[in-house]
Amino acid sequence: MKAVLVLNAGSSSLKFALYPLEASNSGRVAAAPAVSGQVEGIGARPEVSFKTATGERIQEPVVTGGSQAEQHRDALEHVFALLARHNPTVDIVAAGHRIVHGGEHYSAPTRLEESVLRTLDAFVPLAPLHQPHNLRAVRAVAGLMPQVPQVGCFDTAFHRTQPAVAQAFALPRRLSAEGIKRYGFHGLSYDYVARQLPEVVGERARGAVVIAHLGNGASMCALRDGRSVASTMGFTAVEGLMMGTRTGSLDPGVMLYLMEQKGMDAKALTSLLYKESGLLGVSGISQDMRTLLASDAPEAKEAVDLFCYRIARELGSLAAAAGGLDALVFTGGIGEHAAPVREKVAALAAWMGIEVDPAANADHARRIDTAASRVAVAVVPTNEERMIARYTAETLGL
Ligand SMILES: Nc1ncnc2c1ncn2[C@@H]1O[C@H](COP(=O)(O)OP(=O)(O)O)[C@@H](O)[C@H]1O
Ligand SMILES: CC(=O)OP(=O)(O)O
Ligand SMILES: [Mg+2]
Repeated sequence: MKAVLVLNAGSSSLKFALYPLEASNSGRVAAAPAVSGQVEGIGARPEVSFKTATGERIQEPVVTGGSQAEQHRDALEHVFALLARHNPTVDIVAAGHRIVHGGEHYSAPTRLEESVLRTLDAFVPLAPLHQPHNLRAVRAVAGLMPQVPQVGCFDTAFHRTQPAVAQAFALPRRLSAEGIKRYGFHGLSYDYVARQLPEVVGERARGAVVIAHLGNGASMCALRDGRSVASTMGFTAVEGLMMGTRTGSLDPGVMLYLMEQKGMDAKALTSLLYKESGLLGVSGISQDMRTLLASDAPEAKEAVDLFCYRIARELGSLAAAAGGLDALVFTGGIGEHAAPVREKVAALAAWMGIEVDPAANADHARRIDTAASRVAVAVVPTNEERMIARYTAETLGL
């Protein structure tokens, strides 16, 4: 069997899959992967879950060290070992990767040659939780299977359709001209969900839509006619919503204060903004939404409340950018599974004509709005891996 290997390194996860090529249909991959799995909990206690081609389920811890980088490296090696052990007959003919930052250079999936990788290395400081792990995976595959062509699929690409005004910071022109502007992320997820939407919300999919991708990283995107018109994430994946360990938008004056009054340097601020804040920092308990929802501690509730409040505020802002709101869509690990989060956001957004049906919400149904709701509310599981497989096959003409 010929297959495309897909690797999607997120901030707390490494998702992987083998998508068979459809022999009869050039440039197409099968709708479902032959095998798939993920390492979850990177940064805490990583565990791999894996579904083999025969349907066997494997769940085991990843033996690893302490730092996030070490954990990502060991997770990748563990995944390669599992794939080699369980799929010796699969012929990997291409590899597709999620690359979080493509900067101004890359607005479409691109074949990954060493020169391209060197350009992408320059974006590591703009996505410290992702880009190094994305690129490490590409180089690891190049080392293990040097003959296999690789394609990078960029989180930023989907947002390049945004109007200039949505991409601009109010900075002096010379800095904007250098590319210091808003890019937006989670584009593969938005791309996938937007393509599913007509089946879920009908004609409304072409109107004003807001998709909330709520995972360990979290962002929201406003769409019109299925295209991105605005997003909560900007130059880096730290802007916008509160996340697992990231602050989201923060008064820049706070950073100046911390530098001047507390002597914090770039390294200390990077750690604070990316790793010590968000759900983890506010709760003091965990970055994991499951743990917080199960906790009775008031700090856990405060963290969840702030998370939902920020989403509701951004929803108003994105509806303004989209010129209305026909549908609100939840996706990502939290968006797909955390009914209490969806319920809270819906309650805060009741003024917009949003009304969620409690039973449908508890069931994680595709449509969770009531008949009286002015806005369609949907839950659409994302599938970045499928998007990557498809783009990889298309780009290489397989
Ligand atoms: N059943 C669940 N209930 C609540 N939250 C969940 C559930 N399953 C996963 N999550 C949350 O989803 C988040 C991870 O989302 P995911 O999209 O997989 O992460 P990443 O951004 O690393 O790709 C974690 O905060 C996790 O707690
Ligand atoms: C861009 C980003 O934050 O990705 P993730 O949600 O996978 O961490
Ligand atoms: Mg993710």
